[in-house]
Amino acid sequence: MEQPLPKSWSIHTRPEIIAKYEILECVGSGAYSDVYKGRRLSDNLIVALKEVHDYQSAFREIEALQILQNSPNVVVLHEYFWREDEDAVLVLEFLKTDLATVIAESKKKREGGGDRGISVGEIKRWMVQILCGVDACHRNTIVHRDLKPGNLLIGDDGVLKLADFGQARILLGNEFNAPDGNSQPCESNAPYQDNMSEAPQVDLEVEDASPEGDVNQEQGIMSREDYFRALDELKAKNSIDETDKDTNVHDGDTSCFATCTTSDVEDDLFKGTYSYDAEDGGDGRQGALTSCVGTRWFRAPELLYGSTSYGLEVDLWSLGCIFAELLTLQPLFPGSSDIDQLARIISVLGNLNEEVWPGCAELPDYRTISFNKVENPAGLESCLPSRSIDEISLVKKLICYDPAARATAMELLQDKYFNEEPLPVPASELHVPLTKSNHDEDSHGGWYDDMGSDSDFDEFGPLKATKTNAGFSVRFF
Ligand SMILES: Nc1ncnc2c1ncn2[C@@H]1O[C@H](COP(=O)(O)OP(=O)(O)OP(=O)(O)O)[C@@H](O)[C@H]1O
Repeated sequence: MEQPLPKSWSIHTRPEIIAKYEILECVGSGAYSDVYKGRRLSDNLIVALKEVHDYQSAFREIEALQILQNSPNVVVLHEYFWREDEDAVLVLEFLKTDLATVIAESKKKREGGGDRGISVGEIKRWMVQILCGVDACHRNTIVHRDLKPGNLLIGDDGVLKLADFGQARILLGNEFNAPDGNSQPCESNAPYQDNMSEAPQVDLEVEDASPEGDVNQEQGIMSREDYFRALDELKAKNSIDETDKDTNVHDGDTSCFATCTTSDVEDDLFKGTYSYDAEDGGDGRQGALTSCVGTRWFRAPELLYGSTSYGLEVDLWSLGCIFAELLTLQPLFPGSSDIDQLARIISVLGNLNEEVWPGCAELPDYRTISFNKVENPAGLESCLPSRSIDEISLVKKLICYDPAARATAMELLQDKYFNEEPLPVPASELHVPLTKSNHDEDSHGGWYDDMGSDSDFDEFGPLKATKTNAGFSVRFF
């Protein structure tokens, strides 16, 4: 028997929502949102009601999901409510668990003396589904910017879906060239559809989306053109320009090395926790992006060095981190601060210089902090012990400094790894956890207990950080 629910949640004060949905329980909270499990009264469909407290985050999530509605590996947006001066509420398909839970449970089993972890056939099916979702985004020039296991939700049927598009951006004018536009590598369980040519037709309930704010738009089918018109009007009304305005960053998890001052860096080095205000691209260019996106462990080096003109490739780096974690059940680069994050990457890949990435010296923060020469970088092989050459090579195609050298999602889908024995298992045969674990990657003592260290550089032995004219110099001994 279910407990009576507190009626104090703000979602209960929304008559238009409780007229259509029964709120069952609160299933999670993110930096910008509260998510509830609900039941649609008309047909008992179980849904997730995501109340988004940040205007820009809501805007981005709706905008991206509208475009991606025909993608089998992207969460379904049933409808949304957005009334003037109120938080947006997105009605999403309910997905009971996520990839972070799959990894955490497999790790627990392995540590308990059970099996070796996730079988290769299962790993391949999870990877194929993630790649199909990312490929759908990138074909539509949508960069997700916060790919991580906790944002890859999974249904009872083993189908994995990309979620949490609150940081997504549509990169206008970005040419995307699929190597083979006709190929459909996502067979059986994750049928691939190229939705580039289709104007998505979706059910919407836009309330007071017009600038006048007093006429309810009728619920019904809205064309893509109408949708963008409504969004443009909303945009104009709220004076959102094309430059990122991610100014309300709360914690180290989404912290931003790119915008910190030298004193912030000092704090960062020695305390390991801090709070920065992120700022715009700062160079006055229209369309400049903020480097302060994503969750640190999955953040590409160009973002850590403050790039404001990055592309879809930041997602590909995150993918590499996720794949490595699926293979080892350990986070690849669990940095405790942004500098620690860079230090971990450098200790594995070697120093970032013009040789490995021509043009890297132009990165805004490249000269702010210099790392001493790492004579013998550990190499990605050392992070993937007892994995096959093909698996290591797959991760290497994503975890490389030069963004242009990273393989696209479509290229990876065509990789021989996915067509060789053991083949990806059908999604229906995947081990799907019954619930979602409460993980918080950055909270030491939580999910990643054994990785948690309050010191930035424990993993690297003694270090010496000195202040230089340009910023900081970090030396490992
Ligand atoms: N469709 C869904 N079905 C079930 N649970 C969901 C769904 N969408 C989100 N959740 C859960 O709600 C919580 C917050 O969701 P989400 O990560 O999307 O919010 P956010 O504010 O954007 O978070 P973040 O801080 O990671 O950016 C997470 O635990 C997530 O698993």
